[in-house]
Amino acid sequence: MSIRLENISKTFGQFQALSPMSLNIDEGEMIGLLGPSGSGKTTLLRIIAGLEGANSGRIQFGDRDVTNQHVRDRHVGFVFQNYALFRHMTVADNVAFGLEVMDAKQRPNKTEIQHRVKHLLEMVQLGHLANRYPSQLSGGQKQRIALARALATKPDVLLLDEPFGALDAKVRKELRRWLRSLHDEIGFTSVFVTHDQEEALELSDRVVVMSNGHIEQIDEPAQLYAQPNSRFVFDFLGNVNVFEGKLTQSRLHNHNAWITAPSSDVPMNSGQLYIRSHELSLHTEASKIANLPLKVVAVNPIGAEVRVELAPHEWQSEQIWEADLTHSEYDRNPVKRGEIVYAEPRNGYFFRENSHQAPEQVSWQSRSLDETVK
Ligand SMILES: Nc1ncnc2c1ncn2[C@@H]1O[C@H](COP(=O)(O)OP(=O)(O)OP(=O)(O)O)[C@@H](O)[C@H]1O
Repeated sequence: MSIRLENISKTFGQFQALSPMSLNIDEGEMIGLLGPSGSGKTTLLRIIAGLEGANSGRIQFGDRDVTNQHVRDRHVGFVFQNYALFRHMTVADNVAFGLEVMDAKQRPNKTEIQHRVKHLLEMVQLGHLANRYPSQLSGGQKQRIALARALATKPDVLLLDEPFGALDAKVRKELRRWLRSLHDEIGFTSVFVTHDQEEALELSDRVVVMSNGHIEQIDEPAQLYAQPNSRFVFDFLGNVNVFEGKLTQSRLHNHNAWITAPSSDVPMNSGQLYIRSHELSLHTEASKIANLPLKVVAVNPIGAEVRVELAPHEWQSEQIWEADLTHSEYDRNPVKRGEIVYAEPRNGYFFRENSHQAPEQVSWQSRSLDETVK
């Protein structure tokens, strides 16, 4: 079932929780609502569900206008972070609950309910736990049961509010892989809320990045990562180093540090260069591309890479820099805590000063000092 939101807005008293926003979700799509706390993700999800009324706008499920429809009539399944299972009911009864309370005209008969519950429990791979009570289940198992229960009534749309938020990292990873394959197998349309960028990028067909009650960007994960259209999205999606520079003579200067500046058709300007932590290499001296002295603060060999934390040396940056090196890069030049090293960027994104436009992508590969960069 496709979902179409048109000019949806929401205020709580004087507070504008959602500015007017529109969003089209295709049938069978899995959409992640990603944003910091308070950005309006849950409010938007609750409006789609019908648990909250919007102040303006229209909501359509397929051809059906559901704007004024009660939650009960929208055919949505809902999964919350805190499982919300009935403690006094067995697993099987929890899953059957939504079917048992249907009005008589729609309610399947007893045998059909039993059959459907059995099938759902097999689908979430917990058939052997049908007679247990929620207190006898692990967090991951409870959340699978919550999902089976949400799917029991064959909803048109499945809405999930931080479904894995209460689980530890390993179970979380397992469950999200499992949810994605279940989604692909059954083909329901789902919208989930998360503030975990890794979760959003891994699970979603498209990610909706939200901040302060509005949509910053909607894109497929790879596109979002490759072309973040604002500083906010950039900052929110992983480790980034920021070089704030004043432009003089084709170099961006920050005290004694400099990076050769990107060029473009637009007149040059001062601004900020955003460089991801895996787009830096470390050297024993400055190069033609950059003079970026940094003091090594920490070296963490974490799994596939070595993360080096770096403090700007005789120039200014609001945050500590980070370089993610491959183990072989690190082995060639094993930097030590306390050493001064020189960073060289490979690729970056340039935000012009006083501009709200999307950044320009820049690259320094195989270039000399006076070359400009595309
Ligand atoms: N019932 C309410 N009454 C007043 N303000 C509310 C209400 N519900 C939400 N808000 C406010 O609206 C804003 C958006 O809240 P919402 O729960 O949608 O954010 P969120 O992005 O889901 O955050 P989190 O990740 O912390 O759950 C917040 O500032 C919140 O305080």
